Amino acid sequence: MKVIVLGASGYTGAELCNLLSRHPSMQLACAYVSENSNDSGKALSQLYPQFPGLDGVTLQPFSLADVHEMDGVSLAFLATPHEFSHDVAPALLDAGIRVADLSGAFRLKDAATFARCYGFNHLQREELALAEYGLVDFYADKITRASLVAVPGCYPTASLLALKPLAALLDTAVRPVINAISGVSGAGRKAALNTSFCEVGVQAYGVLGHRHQPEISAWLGQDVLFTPHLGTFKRGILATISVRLREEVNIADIQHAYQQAYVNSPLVRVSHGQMPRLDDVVNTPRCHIGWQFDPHSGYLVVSSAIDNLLKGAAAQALQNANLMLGLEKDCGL
Ligand SMILES: NC(=O)C1=CN([C@@H]2O[C@H](COP(=O)(O)OP(=O)(O)OC[C@H]3O[C@@H](n4cnc5c(N)ncnc54)[C@H](OP(=O)(O)O)[C@@H]3O)[C@@H](O)[C@H]2O)C=CC1
Ligand SMILES: CC(=O)N[C@@H](CCC(=O)OP(=O)(O)O)C(=O)O
Repeated sequence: MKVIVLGASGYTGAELCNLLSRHPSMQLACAYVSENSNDSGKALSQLYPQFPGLDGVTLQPFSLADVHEMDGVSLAFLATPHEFSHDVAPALLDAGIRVADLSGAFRLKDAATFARCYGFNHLQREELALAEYGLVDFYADKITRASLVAVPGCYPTASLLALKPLAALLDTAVRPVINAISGVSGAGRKAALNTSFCEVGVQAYGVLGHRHQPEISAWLGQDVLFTPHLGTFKRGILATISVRLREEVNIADIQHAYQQAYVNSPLVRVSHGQMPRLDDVVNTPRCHIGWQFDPHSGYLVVSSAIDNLLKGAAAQALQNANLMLGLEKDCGL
């Protein structure tokens, strides 16, 4: 099956092209950058020599007119800025091409919250309404039938995988408190002062205002407090979360909830007691979760580790595409 990647020169786009280069049933038909990109015409392996599978992939400039000449393309991955995904998704859908969007353009159903978080008005209300949220370990059935999938953000992926199994056990009077740290690749490839080598220091940012707070709250069904931190490492996200559980909940209930949630998710590993380490998941599509519970106070601390560029972006996008194209969720991973 032929697929295309837009934003192929970026961190998540290149990871996707690398995964596609060894996928048994998908073929990368074209790797695009923006129309006036400095990288247009370059070999992708020149930008990412670490990926041997990218030899022979040349970056092409994308223009909207190309959409009507994409014969036989089944699906497009958008590893592009939010505003670009918002603008281009309808044209791809009109041409009969299914879309897995890695940006935040279609993740929030509430347009007012979207405008506040993303700084522009959502004009594609129809597509926003039909988009499915691509948290594959929870919404596989809906994703299988979807034409447009909003792949979750990296922090929401780590946080929701830890929290969603506990949703029915939470003491809803106490907001879950999420503290998470991310590698600098979370900010993308484009140079910026705050992510340059000499400027980066471990620090909280986006306090009480990060766009992932409403995303996590919406898809958990419970308001959360979310504080991201920038780390002095390249990739990986560790989210450590404190929650209070209802009075009657015991350890067996928690074990059962996690077992039930991930019975069909071999790439998600849950441990009672062993807290996850970033090093064990970086460069893998896996999520490692560890938790401990204090029955006297009712508080539970759960920690979740992923690679932000893989389970937090490219690998989860591929899992979505697998489901959309009728393949096994973890095919090619
Ligand atoms: N980095 C991460 O950990 C995660 C990122 N995401 C989301 O995935 C998307 C991609 O992120 P990431 O790979 O980090 O970003 P990068 O900045 O690394 O790459 C962005 C890509 O989009 C292209 N691009 C930029 N502007 C435009 C435009 N106007 N039109 C078309 N293409 C454009 C860039 O190439 P060029 O400018 O040369 O055209 C590049 O290929 C973003 O929406 C991001 O929010 C989601 C989860 C995790
Ligand atoms: C370290 C860093 O800057 N991380 C990014 C999150 C990356 C990501 O998943 O975000 P979206 O897909 O929602 O853009 C940030 O905080 O904006």
